[in-house]
Amino acid sequence: MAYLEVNKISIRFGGLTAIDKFDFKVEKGQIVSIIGPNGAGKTTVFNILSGIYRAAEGEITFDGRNLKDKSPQEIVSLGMARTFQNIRLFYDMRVIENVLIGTHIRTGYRFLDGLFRTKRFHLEEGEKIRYAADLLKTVGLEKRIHDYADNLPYGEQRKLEIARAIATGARLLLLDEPAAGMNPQESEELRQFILQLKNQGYTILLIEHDMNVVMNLSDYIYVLDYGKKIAEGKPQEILENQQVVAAYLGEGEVE
Ligand SMILES: Nc1ncnc2c1ncn2[C@@H]1O[C@H](COP(=O)(O)OP(=O)(O)OP(=O)(O)O)[C@@H](O)[C@H]1O
Repeated sequence: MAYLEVNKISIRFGGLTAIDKFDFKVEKGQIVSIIGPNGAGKTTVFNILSGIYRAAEGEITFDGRNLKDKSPQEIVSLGMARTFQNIRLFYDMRVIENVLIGTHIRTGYRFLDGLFRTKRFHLEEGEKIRYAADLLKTVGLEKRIHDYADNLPYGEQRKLEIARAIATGARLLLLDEPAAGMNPQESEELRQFILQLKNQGYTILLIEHDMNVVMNLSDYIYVLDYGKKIAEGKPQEILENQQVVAAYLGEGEVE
């Protein structure tokens, strides 16, 4: 069984079938992309995977567990975390505080430990601060640790959002259009960064419109159009697929 297996999921909003019997899988250590024109249903798939929406039909298995009826928080604690199309950070907090928020899902001390600031509380909080600082180093944000998130350039805010997802302990990262709004140099840096995450053992599910990022990064690609899967394959196969070219790739150039 694959690390993530999605079997014929569907969801409807009123009369609109936004996702129609979509199935796909992600093997451990892979970078898998979901592409498709605007409104194809990509973010809706992420919302279903992360427990924000419930699929009307179909099954999702992650790391051997069925995600049916799991809350967003339970799904994060099982090891799947996401970023958002529009970056969502705590802008009036410092970089390290944003990462610490990610670690809190793994809190082991109890409410009373926190209330009375027990030894256990201090030990665990100290460990988290060290962990967050190390994590910021591995994503190249060590110089920004005490800056306010609001003061970071766009590319670094994206990295910080990914670092916060990693801080939850997740091993599968769902990245929703991480290159959106980036110039070519920033998106190339992002591509390198995502590759580095893969080399560190993370599994990545990516939604992305930047075809240079998608084609040069993905092990496997699924193409959605009007909620239906119209193609799947390796980057070269997708580039040569006439249906995909007609539905989507004609919109932009691919190098
Ligand atoms: N909560 C909702 N209520 C009603 N319709 C919705 C809802 N969420 C998504 N939709 C509709 O479902 C369809 C798929 O939307 P979705 O945002 O998943 O597309 P997308 O592929 O991520 O698009 P984009 O590339 O523009 O981000 C759209 O027609 C959208 O309007």
